[in-house]
Amino acid sequence: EEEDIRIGIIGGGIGGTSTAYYLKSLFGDGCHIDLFESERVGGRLANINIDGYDYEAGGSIIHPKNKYMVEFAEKFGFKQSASLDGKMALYGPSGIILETSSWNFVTMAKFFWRYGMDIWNIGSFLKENFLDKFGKIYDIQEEGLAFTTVEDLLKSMDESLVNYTKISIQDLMIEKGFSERFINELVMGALRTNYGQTTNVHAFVGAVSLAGVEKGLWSVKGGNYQIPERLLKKSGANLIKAKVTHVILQKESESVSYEVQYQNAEDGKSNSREYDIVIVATPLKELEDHIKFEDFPNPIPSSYTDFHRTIALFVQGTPNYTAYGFENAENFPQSILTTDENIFWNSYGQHTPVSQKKHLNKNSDKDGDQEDNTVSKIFLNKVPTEDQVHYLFKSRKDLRLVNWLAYPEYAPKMDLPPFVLYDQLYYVNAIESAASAMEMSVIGGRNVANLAYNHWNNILDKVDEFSIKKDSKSDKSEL
Ligand SMILES: CC(C)=CCC/C(C)=C/CC/C(C)=C/CSC[C@H](N)C(=O)O
Repeated sequence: EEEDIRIGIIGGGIGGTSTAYYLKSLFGDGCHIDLFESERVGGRLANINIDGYDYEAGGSIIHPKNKYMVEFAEKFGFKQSASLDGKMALYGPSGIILETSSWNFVTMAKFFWRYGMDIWNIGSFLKENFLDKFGKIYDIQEEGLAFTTVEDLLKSMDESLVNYTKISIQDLMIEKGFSERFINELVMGALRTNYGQTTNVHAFVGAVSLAGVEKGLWSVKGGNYQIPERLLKKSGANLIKAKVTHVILQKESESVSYEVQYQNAEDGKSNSREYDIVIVATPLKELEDHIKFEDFPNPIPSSYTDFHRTIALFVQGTPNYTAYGFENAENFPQSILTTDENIFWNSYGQHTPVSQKKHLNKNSDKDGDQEDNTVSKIFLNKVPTEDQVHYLFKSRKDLRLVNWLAYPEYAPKMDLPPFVLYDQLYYVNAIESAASAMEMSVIGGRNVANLAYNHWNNILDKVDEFSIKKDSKSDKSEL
């Protein structure tokens, strides 16, 4: 009888759990998967509880055309909670640049007055140059094709998308005829909110960031973390609550396997297991302090790119409206995007609990102040000082900081890490160098699952090939 293929996955986020899910659908019952996660599964997508209500802690949102996330939500019976299409304002060094109105035609007129035809052209620019090309990845992955590098994965969608990683979004948009004002204000505002960075990022992530301010964005009602939880369950993988400390290469003549040593999260005891395939599904940067790759002929880099630190500051209390360019609560918008690097906060958002559609508090007192129960989320690049918090909020009942190395520091021509670190050792988070978003993690996860399956079964005409060959053997089974 054939023995099960043993697979170890390091990381229980959306990347790791979706890899487990796709591996199970490819290998079927012939594989045993262990998934190592010392914290909660879907950790980065976890909620934060303030005053008895859960709020989304990260900035993760889903685009209506993100096929995988939409399908998962449908399959698992989750409802979508639409992001509030409330009022939005742009804030620059001299104060408010523009505010939207509750009348759509007034908003459009204001945008048109300030940005001219750019405001119409941005939709078709995104669709024709990016989204339509990007959408090809879904058929490619369905056919079982897989790529060893991020460059080739992007090239499979369209050659131009590889070039987008080599030019800044600013330069690409100037080339396409957009005005500096539009780029410096709207494109910059979106980037500071979504990635805490500027229009000097490469154009691929710049385009994803623009898609991240389109209409119709949503998140999972009750919290996005539920998707990784369900993916893990559906995959049948065994969850090991532990921190991996060593991945040791064991090479015997032609065959490769790995010893994974780990420390249990609960009792601190050390243990080890053997695997045929190991998949790293956490940024290497995050593992660098506690994981060692041993006995490899060449060292495995501790990271390929620098990571950007983002701070989400949650405050339950009354915003200091004047700090954001408003006199009082009246007309105060639900979201404010900033357009300048010298502004110490990146964006402001008024938040609703993950299970509720409406704002908890829209009541104003006699001075026009909103009640203290309002929960606001401010994104910053640095932990704010007490003075800065006082400047942003008149009063507060609660304050929380979520501080994490959120995504790579993006730049044109940055290193794009490989999906293959060594034989049978894969790296899902390589995809983040193109862009970090939940849908991107699933694409990275499915690529690595296809890659591991094709390598294991010697289906090499489905690796780094750009066209689909009809007679390739494939024996996938849907979960
Ligand atoms: C619409 C298609 C087929 C592809 C677009 C590419 C893509 C991955 C869009 C996602 C847009 C989005 C929701 C971006 C959010 S920005 C990242 C955010 N900070 C996060 O962590 O999710």
